[in-house]
Amino acid sequence: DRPPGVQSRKGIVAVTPAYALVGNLPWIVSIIRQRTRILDEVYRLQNEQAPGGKPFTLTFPALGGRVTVINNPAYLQYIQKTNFDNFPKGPDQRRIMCDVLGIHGIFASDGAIWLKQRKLATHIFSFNNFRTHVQSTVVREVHTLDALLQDASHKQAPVNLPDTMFRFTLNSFAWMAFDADVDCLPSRVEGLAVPNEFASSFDYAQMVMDHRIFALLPKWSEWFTREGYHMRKSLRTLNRYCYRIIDSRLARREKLGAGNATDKAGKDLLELFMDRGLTREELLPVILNFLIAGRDTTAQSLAWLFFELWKSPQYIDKIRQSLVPLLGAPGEQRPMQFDEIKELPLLQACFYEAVRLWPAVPKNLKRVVQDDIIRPTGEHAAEGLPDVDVRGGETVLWSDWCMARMPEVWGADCCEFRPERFLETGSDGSLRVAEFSQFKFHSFNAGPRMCLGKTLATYEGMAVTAAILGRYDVLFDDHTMRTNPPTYGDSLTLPCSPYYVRFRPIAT
Ligand code: HEM
Repeated sequence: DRPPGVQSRKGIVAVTPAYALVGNLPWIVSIIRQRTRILDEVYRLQNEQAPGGKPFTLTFPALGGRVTVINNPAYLQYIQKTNFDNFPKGPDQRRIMCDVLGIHGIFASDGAIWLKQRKLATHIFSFNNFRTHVQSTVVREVHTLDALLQDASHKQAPVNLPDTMFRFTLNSFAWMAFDADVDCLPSRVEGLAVPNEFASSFDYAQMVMDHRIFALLPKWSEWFTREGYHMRKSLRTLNRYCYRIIDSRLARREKLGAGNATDKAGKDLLELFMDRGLTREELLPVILNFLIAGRDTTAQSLAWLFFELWKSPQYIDKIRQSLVPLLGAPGEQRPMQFDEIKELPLLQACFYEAVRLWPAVPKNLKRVVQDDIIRPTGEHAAEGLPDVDVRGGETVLWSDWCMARMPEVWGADCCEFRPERFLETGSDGSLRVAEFSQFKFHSFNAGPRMCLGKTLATYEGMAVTAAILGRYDVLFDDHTMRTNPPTYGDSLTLPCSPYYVRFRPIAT
């Protein structure tokens, strides 16, 4: 029952219904019209049409398109390690991201351009930089957060938790990477009412980029749509904001000399890129690429973690108990230091379990350069998984969000928040965090393009959680959480919808 024009490939499920020439195009039309979220749809197709973690394809013959979904660590190992060069980001991703993140930014670029940026950026994550910039910034921002929560608890004011996490990570990352004060984490609760124009513009731009993945109309049609109008407005705000950061640094460099433009001991990210002679215009996408990496991912993970902790409050008590020997009595705890990551395995396991279930990059795609056979590779190559035949010019897609919910990958309890899966007992009887292969715990990506900020995110996420749980009771509005639970929005990343909590200092 294969419609004309849809080529069948051995072992790969072709999604139905598909029609002559247009293939699965009606599927796209229906998800756009019904506003169904792509992740939900991919998950539904995986379960209903390709159970057992099998690969499946969506075809669009008249458009020359074919997207093969490979939700399996064994396939990811092949495309991200074994034959990495044959699966670049490709022109489609650049088309989707170019006006926001630039075609030469680290997220959209490939080959030599990408490698040059990757090498340069790796410096910022070197150990010395961690000690000097990251820890001091996180500790200082944790103090501001504490002042804010004290004020909120004193005034019994509800606080939008996802928004506060965004403010924390944006403020911290701008300090760490650009030595810039973006002034969006207030120490008084009234400050939260001031909308953050940069954040809302950035969120809008990400939503539009996400819509472009399956857009039916060409990109130029955005000149005539409402969404396109708002996108251009958002871009102007983003550019203005970033140029302020760039121009103020350029002025300082001119006045004080290149080596003395910041008070920091080492060079920060902006300084490293400026030293390479990048122009003002070339620096713009650098800032936006790193802000998306440094702000959204960690903030979203924290918002999802607290949502999971609301559902499983037993872990709040356990985390608190584990903090006491290291950070002090409840209510009087000091901020966590970078070196202490390993000493708080339960807290790290809870953070990773939230990152597993709610991966900040929930879906991703790559372009196939030359015809290839994706062979199940490595420790996850289960019996019965077919080879996947792909042709040059096609697309492969996977979703870490779906994989987190697939028993073939994480076992029967895959959908549960169960931090214990990240814990093991060492030979000396101590608890430690279990290591999974990059391809299975894939939320931080894998292979040569693995996330550069994993350790930074882990420290920041743990330090914020410790600062909150060590000093405050978090009072969720159970009724609202049950009747209108937080959910994710359409975006390149996985934003959590707003939910409000109150804080009460732990009695000492
Ligand atoms: C829980 C937090 C985080 C998660 C889940 C996460 C996840 C990811 C993922 C999935 C990618 C691959 C994206 C792609 O290729 O399309 C990535 C890349 C990257 N991440 Fe993260 N990330 C996190 C935090 C951070 C932080 C705090 C930074 C700091 C700047 C960072 C920096 C980067 C960079 C620079 C890349 C690009 C790597 C490359 O293409 O070579 N990430 N991250």
